[in-house]
Amino acid sequence: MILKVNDLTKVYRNNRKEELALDSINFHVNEGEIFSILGENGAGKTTLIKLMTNLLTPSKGEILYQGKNITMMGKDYYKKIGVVLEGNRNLYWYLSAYENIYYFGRLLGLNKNTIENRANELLGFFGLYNEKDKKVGNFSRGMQQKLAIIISLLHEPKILFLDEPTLGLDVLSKRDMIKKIRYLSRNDNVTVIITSHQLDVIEKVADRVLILKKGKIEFLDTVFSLKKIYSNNKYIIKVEKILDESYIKNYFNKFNITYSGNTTQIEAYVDDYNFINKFLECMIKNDICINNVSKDSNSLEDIMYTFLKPGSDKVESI
Ligand SMILES: Nc1ncnc2c1ncn2[C@@H]1O[C@H](COP(=O)(O)OP(=O)(O)OP(=O)(O)O)[C@@H](O)[C@H]1O
Repeated sequence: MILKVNDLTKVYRNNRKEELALDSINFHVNEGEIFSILGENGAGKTTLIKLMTNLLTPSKGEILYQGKNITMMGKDYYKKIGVVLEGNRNLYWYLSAYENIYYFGRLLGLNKNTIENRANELLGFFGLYNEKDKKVGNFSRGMQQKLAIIISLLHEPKILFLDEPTLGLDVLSKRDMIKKIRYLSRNDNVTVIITSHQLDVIEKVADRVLILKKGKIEFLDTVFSLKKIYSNNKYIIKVEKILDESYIKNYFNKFNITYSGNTTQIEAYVDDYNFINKFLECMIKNDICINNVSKDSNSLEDIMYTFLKPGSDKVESI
C-alpha cells in the first residue's frame, strides 16, 4: 500500500454557505496499480485529487503516504509525486520541448546532468526525441500532453496523478497513451491515479475504480468485478422472420426489438438462460431460421450511465 485515506472530509465554506464535497471517505491505493477516480460532475473528484496532491487541506481526516501524513511531509511529498492536472496549460508555448523540460527540471531542483539523462530517456520513450527542439506552441495536443507527462516524471516520482490524460486525442494517440500509462505502472512500478470521463480509456487502463457519488464512495473494486456485478444478462437473437411484439412477450419480460428487411433482432434481458432455450426451441419447431445468438456484456459506459442516471441510487438492470 502506498497511500491510505482515512476518514477524509472536505467542507468548502464560502459566504457563510457550506458545501460538503467529501464525506468521511476511506480507501487505500496499492503501489504500482492504476487507480481510477470516477463520478458525475460535482461528485468530488477534483477535490479528492487536490487533497491527495496536497493542494488542499482536509477539513477532517488524513492521507498517509507510506504511513506518513502528507500534510506533515510538505516538500518531501512533492518529491514523491508527479502531477498533470491541466495538461498542456502547464507548458510555456514559446519555449522548445527541451527548454520546457530544462526549466521545470531546474524548478524541481534537479542538476543539469540528471535533467539531460532523464529528458533523453523520456523523450525517447514518448516518441518525442526528434521534436525536442521545436516550439511547444507548434505541438499537437497529444504531443503537449506527452510533454507535460515527461516533465511530471523527470524526478522519478512514485505516484503519477493524471487528470483526463487522453482528452482531445485521436484514436491512435489515445491508444498510445494507454500503452504508455500501462508501461509506467507495470515496468517502472509507478502508481498512477487517473481521472477521466472517457470510460473506454478507464476500462482499458485501470486496475481498480473508485466511483464517487455526492462526496461518498459508491463503489470501489476492480473494473472486472464492477462489470461482473453490474453487467446485465443481455442476449441478442436474430431470426429470419418478422415476429410480433406480443409473440415475444410470451418468452421475455424485458426486451427491445428492431426490424430490418425480413429479420427481427431481439435484445432480451434474462436471468435464466432457459428462457432463451425455450424461445430457440420454438423457432426451430416452426422452421424459423436463427441467424445469430450472442451474449452482450455491458461496457463500463453503460454501467456508469445507470449509476449516474437521475434518481438512481444503485445500478439496476435495464
Ligand atoms: N472552491 C469551492 N468552493 C465551494 N464549493 C466548491 C469548491 N470547489 C468545489 N466545490 C463544490 O464541491 C463539490 C465537489 O466538486 P468537485 O469539483 O470536487 O467535483 P468533480 O467531481 O471534480 O466535478 P467535475 O467532474 O465537474 O470536475 C461540488 O458540489 C462543487 O460545487
